Amino acid sequence: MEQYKGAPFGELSPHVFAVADASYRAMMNDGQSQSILVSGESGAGKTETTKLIMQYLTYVGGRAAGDERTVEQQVLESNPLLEAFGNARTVRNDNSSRFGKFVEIQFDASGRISGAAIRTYLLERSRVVQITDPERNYHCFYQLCASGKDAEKYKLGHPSHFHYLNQSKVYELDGVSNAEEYMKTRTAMDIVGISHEDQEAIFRTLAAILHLGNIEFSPGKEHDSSVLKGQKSSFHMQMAANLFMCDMNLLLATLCTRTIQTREGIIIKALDCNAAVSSRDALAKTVYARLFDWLVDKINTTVGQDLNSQIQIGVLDIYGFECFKDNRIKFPSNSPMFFD
Ligand SMILES: Nc1ncnc2c1ncn2[C@@H]1O[C@H](COP(=O)(O)OP(=O)(O)OP(=O)(O)O)[C@@H](O)[C@H]1O
Repeated sequence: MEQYKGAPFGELSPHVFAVADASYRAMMNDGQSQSILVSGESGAGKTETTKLIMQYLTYVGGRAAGDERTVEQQVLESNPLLEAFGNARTVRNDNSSRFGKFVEIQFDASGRISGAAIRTYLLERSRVVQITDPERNYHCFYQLCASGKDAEKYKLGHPSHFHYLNQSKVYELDGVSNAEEYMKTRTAMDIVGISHEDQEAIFRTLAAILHLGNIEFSPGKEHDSSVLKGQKSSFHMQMAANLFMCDMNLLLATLCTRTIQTREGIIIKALDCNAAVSSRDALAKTVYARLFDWLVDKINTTVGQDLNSQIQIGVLDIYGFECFKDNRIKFPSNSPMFFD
């Protein structure tokens, strides 16, 4: 970093520090905000590159040592948390980001970092309920299952017992301990300022999603209706309702019926088993996506923005489109298509 600081662009070997330095100099010399776009195929190294850019900007724009925990430290420290909830194993990358991230680093007139904001978008919601071998769901689920006492408290066990995780037989990552990663995620939450009460609520919600995924339906007495399938489903339904802290019958009705508003009034229509499964999965995806957004908001509140900042550098890490021979999702010809 020392070498690249202030060196004319192109003089030293190509390096991401050279790009970050050129961007910082341009911002200081012209007084204009800059953007750095990091793009590439999945696994190309975008996320790692983004972290290096942030490290460099911290190096040139960081505050003097001795300050309390700085904005830049907090932004860097939020990475493990975002990765636990937004990254997953894919065919290409054991730690693939399944969301786009725009980090805005704000500077004061003297070129010191004064605030930051993280914006995320396009989280891959479908992964919460559907995965293919040898991919994995989001890391946080496996971490929670390996958390010992906490997993017991929420009646979780090995990931192979949960439909949202056992669609792929890969539960472990090479050289990574799920239990240790769980502790790291907890520490990252402490650093970001998430209270222990909120941490409990976050993991309770994850456990509820896993139990929700194990609820199965069988045809009810009425035409095109559905009921819980057996005792196992009743148990998971009860667990999901307890963990979501809602009424079990209300949750069941939400999954097995649809309310339609007509001119004559409200009609409650029963759903068949397939439609009930779709409702279940839609609920799981929505809850997870909102939890993720809540986490990002929390990180932003802790880091703090500088609303008076006139200049900033934006770093965009936009996820790569996987280039497969066949990159389409196939749906049975009689099913509606969902894009999410
Ligand atoms: N500069 C680097 N030095 C060493 N290893 C690297 C570097 N950049 C990336 N890697 C390796 O490549 C892997 C994939 O990198 P990264 O997660 O940054 O890719 P990505 O482009 O963000 O992928 P995705 O779009 O799937 O999120 C990393 O886990 C790491 O092992």
